[in-house]
Amino acid sequence: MATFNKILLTGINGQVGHALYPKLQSLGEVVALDRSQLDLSKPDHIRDVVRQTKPDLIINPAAYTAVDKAESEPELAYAINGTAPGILAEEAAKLNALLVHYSTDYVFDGTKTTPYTELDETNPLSVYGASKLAGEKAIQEVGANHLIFRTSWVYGAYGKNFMRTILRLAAERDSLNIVADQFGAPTSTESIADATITALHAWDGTQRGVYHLVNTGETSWHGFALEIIRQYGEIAQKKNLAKLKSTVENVVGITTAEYPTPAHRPANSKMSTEKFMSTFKTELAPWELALRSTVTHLATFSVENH
Ligand SMILES: NC(=O)C1=CN([C@@H]2O[C@H](COP(=O)(O)OP(=O)(O)OC[C@H]3O[C@@H](n4cnc5c(N)ncnc54)[C@H](OP(=O)(O)O)[C@@H]3O)[C@@H](O)[C@H]2O)C=CC1
Ligand SMILES: Cc1cn([C@H]2C[C@H](O)[C@@H](COP(=O)(O)OP(=O)(O)O[C@H]3O[C@@H](C)C(=O)[C@@H](O)[C@H]3O)O2)c(=O)[nH]c1=O
Ligand SMILES: [Mg+2]
Repeated sequence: MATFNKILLTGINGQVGHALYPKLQSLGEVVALDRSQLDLSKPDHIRDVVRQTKPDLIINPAAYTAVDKAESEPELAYAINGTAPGILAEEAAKLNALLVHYSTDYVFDGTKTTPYTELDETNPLSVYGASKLAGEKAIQEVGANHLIFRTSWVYGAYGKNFMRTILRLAAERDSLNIVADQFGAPTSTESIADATITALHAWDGTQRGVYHLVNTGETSWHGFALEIIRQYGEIAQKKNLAKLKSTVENVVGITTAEYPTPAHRPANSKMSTEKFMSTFKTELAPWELALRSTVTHLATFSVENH
């Protein structure tokens, strides 16, 4: 079982960073930094911070994640998602540290009909996807010890995400229109954080590489929205919480063409988790189950705070 002395965690205020922080305490001393303490758009600053901290494990969930905005801000997206991971890898190599990095289903073009494996060809459709792919390649070129976890459709009780957007919109509006022809796997921040900890416990220096780390099963964004509203409705009824204005009957499935956005998104971003599960001898939960525990947490939390 691997042990670590000092863990440098980036993006502490992001969804995944926030979920990782408490769970990492069991592995070693955690130095958790936000954007003001470690700005990934500044290469020299990254080098200084890593050299001062001297970690033997670097975990990098920080990223430029505004998919549509990236289309008009490609330089910044590439600096944070493409260049910074390579610099972290160079510094990790000098310290003989392990770098854990996160990437995305948007590295694929979505033309495959079955789940993508780690051996499938990438072909990003968006600046965000291309910048994340550049980050993967930069890390691989350096040759430091690394684990790159490609995940998808990330949501949690904390932060900015599709689940929270849907719950907000469903509380405000009588009906919602949601894209029903893009398929993938919603993945909870808790599942990502737990799976990361499991992989780190199992790390023995031989498992370097790219892994698909998502909750199992698949749905469309429309299917995801329906399940969010259905599950929240159930819990809200039990706990006497305010009802949503939009119920499952008035969540309408639409096509991608009917919801124009600056960035193109893959029609299929299902990813096979076989490599992750067999390498790290663990299971990943079905997405509906992971959603259930997140929605339950959210409902409990909102009861405690009102
Ligand atoms: N969200 C999703 O649906 C998916 C995410 N991923 C990947 O998973 C990882 C985690 O994503 P997630 O937690 O959702 O992302 P979030 O957008 O929730 O968090 C990203 C964090 O990165 C920080 N950040 C942005 N720019 C900089 C910078 N210049 N320097 C330092 N920090 C910066 C943000 O800081 P601040 O809080 O100050 O804005 C934020 O805290 C990322 O690599 C992402 O690409 C993969 C698939 C799906
Ligand atoms: C809010 C809303 C979204 N949509 C659609 C737009 C889009 O196709 C889909 C999801 O919307 P989002 O804005 O959450 O999508 P997006 O920001 O593209 O989500 C992506 O984020 C990056 C960081 C990733 O890495 C991906 O895995 C993925 O999670 O739902 C609707 O159809 N109706 C709506 O009311
Ligand atoms: Mg988004």
